[in-house]
Amino acid sequence: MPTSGKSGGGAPPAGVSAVGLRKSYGDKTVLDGVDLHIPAGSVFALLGPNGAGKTTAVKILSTLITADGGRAHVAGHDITAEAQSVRAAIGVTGQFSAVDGLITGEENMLLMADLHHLTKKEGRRITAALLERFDLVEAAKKPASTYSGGMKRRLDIAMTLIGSPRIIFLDEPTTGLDPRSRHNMWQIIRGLVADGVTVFLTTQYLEEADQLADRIAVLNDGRIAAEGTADELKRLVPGGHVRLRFTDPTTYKNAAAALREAARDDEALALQIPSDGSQRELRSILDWLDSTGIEADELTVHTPDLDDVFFALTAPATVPTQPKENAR
Ligand SMILES: Nc1ncnc2c1ncn2[C@@H]1O[C@H](COP(=O)(O)OP(=O)(O)OP(=O)(O)O)[C@@H](O)[C@H]1O
Repeated sequence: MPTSGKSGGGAPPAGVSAVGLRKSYGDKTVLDGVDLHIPAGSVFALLGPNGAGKTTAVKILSTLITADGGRAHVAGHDITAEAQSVRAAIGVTGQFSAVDGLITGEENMLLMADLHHLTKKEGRRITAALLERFDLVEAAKKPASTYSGGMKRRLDIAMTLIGSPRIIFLDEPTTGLDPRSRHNMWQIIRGLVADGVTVFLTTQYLEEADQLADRIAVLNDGRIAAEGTADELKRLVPGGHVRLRFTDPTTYKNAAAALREAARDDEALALQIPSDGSQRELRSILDWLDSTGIEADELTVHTPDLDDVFFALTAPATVPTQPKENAR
C-alpha cells in the first residue's frame, strides 16, 4: 500500500504507486482499476496496444488530468492532495513535447531554467552541461524547428532535466525514431537510471521494454493484464515450439496426420509442436521423426518472446493457451 511518503525514516517510498485508478471518457472506460508499484530508481515499462490507456495513465500520474477513482502517490506525494509537490518532483516528455520550434535549443533550455527560478549564471552553467551531455552543442544556436526527431527528443529530455526530477515519465520516447536514434535514446535512459532517476516509460515496442525495463506491465482493456520482469512475462505464455517445414505437400500431409498434436499451417506447409526448447525435448522430437521416417526440410526452435506475451494478452478475445492456427 502507498504511504504518505513524507520523508521520514524507514524504507524509501516507492517511486510510483497506484491503487484502483479509474478513468472514463463518456461511456468509454479507459482505465478500469489499475494498480502499480514501481520501486524508486527502477525502470518501469507500460506496454499496450494503441488506445489502451497508456497516455491517460501518464497524464493522471503527472497530474495533467484527474482520475475518476483510485489513489496514487508519485515520489511519495498524493497526486490529488499534493499535486504541486508531485509536479516539482517529476519530468514529463514524449507526446506532449515542451520544445518551442521558433527559438533555438539553447534558448529553450534557458527558458526552462528561468521557469525553475535558477539564477542566470546557474541556468547558463546547467544549460551548457546538458547540451554537451546530449550532443547538442553544435545545434544549440539553431532554431529547434530545424532539429531531427531524435535531436528534438534529446532536447526535450535535456529540458526536463533542468528541474532535476526524481521521476521521469517518457511517453513513447522512441516512436518514429530511426534505429540509431532509438539506441541512442536507450543509452540516455540508462544514463538517467544510473543517476538514480525513476523512469516510467510507455512504449509499443516490446524490444524496448525488454532492453530497458526492470519490470513491465501490459495494459489491456483498461486493466493490467500481466506484470513482471521480461522473463517472468515470457514464462506466462506457451509460445515455445519446434517448427517443421516441408517442401513436398505429400510429406507434409503424412507428417500432419502422424503428428496430430501439432498446429498446422497448411499454406506454409509447416507444423508447430509445442516445446520448451530443452535438449531433452528436442532429442525426443528428433528420435520420433527418425523412427517414423518423416524428414522435414527445415527445423527451427522458437522460444517465447515478448511478442508472444503481447499477442496472447492483448488479443481481442484472449485465449492464450490455444494456438492461433489450428487444424482445419
Ligand atoms: N480527452 C479525451 N476525450 C475522449 N476520449 C479520450 C480522451 N483522451 C483519450 N481518449 C480515449 O481514451 C483511450 C485511451 O487513449 P490513450 O491516449 O491513453 O491510449 P494510448 O494507450 O496512449 O494509445 P497510443 O498508443 O495510441 O498513444 C482512447 O480510446 C482515446 O480515444
